[in-house]
Amino acid sequence: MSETVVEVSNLNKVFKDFWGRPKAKAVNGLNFEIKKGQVFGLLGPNGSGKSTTIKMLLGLLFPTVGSVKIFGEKPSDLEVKKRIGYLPEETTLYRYLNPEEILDFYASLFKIPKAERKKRVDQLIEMVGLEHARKRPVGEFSKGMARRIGLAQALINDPDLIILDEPTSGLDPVGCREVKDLIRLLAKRGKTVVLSSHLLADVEDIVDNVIVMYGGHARSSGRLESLLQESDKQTLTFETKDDALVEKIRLFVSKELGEELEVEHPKRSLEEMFLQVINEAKQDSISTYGAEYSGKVAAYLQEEEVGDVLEKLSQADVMEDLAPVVEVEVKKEVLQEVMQEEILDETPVMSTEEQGEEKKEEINDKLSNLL
Ligand SMILES: Nc1ncnc2c1ncn2[C@@H]1O[C@H](COP(=O)(O)OP(=O)(O)OP(=O)(O)O)[C@@H](O)[C@H]1O
Repeated sequence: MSETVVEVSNLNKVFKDFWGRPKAKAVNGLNFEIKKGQVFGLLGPNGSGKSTTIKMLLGLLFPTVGSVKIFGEKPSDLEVKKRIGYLPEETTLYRYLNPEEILDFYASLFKIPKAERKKRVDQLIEMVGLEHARKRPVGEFSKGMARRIGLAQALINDPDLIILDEPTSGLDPVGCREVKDLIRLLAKRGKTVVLSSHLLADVEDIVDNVIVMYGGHARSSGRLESLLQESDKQTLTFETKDDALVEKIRLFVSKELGEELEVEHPKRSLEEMFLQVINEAKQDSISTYGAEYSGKVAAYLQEEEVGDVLEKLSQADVMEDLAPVVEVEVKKEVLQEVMQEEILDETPVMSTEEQGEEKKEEINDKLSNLL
């Protein structure tokens, strides 16, 4: 049985106004457990309580009611804090420092010895694809470049629990893929990852378990695979170039089921197409002042022996007993449906906005913007 890393019981957070009157009930009766090696997703639209929950996991906010245990202790415990890495929603960095200086500063806060510090800083900079910008002040960085340094900062102490608030926001598809691969690798090495996101397509292929939040409530939770499975439907897929065979099957389906068979040519995903275009640009030696896709992150992730950085990481037992990476074919529409169904079942307790049809339309609009 895997170790429980995070245990949340009846978690509530009410923000109060100057007079102590409840202003917003941001989190309402959350209960969940996260086991070692899991990638856990806190999903939900804007204002659903994800960041507030994360801040309570980190001990930055105190619950109004309920409790949080991290490694069996309170999050305010110093020993617990040493084992956590955190990427905040907004990457706030000292704008006149360069990546080397920033990472060295954070490493010194964790009292990492100087020689070890240098090694980790170098390898993390390489890992996030910013080697060529290591001497540039981060005030000049693009949003995605700043996000990469934020991620390196979150890993500087080789944490056992990594909490990432919107980890893919601001990243382009290549960066997004790399961060997702890194998260899976970390989980495989026995690290536990909690991430929040409203960009569902960005996280659906990496999370094991999710909570879908709305109005501070957990509206749905469990293994992503089972939440997305439509057990009352089946899909048949096969590839053929034989038009006569397709015609035969079409007639059969029409006769037997009275339904029209849909025949399509397989499509590449937009992500695949994008990655190919970028690779071609690289091969043509087109330069960029942005993050460089040197392939080093990919190489780093593929290596059997991960380098000195996150040394313990490579030594940690690979969690063979954990369920494998979710490989189900997940449809974005299905996840959207799950969210819609759960959200529309109940209006939020503290909502002062108009309810009914108008509210439904607003939520639908938001969701389609998000997806
Ligand atoms: N310090 C605060 N004071 C008062 N209300 C707050 C405070 N922080 C958050 N809230 C309220 O709590 C609710 C949940 O906010 P939270 O930031 O946790 O949502 P979120 O799901 O992270 O949203 P987003 O995806 O936009 O980051 C919102 O209604 C927000 O206005």
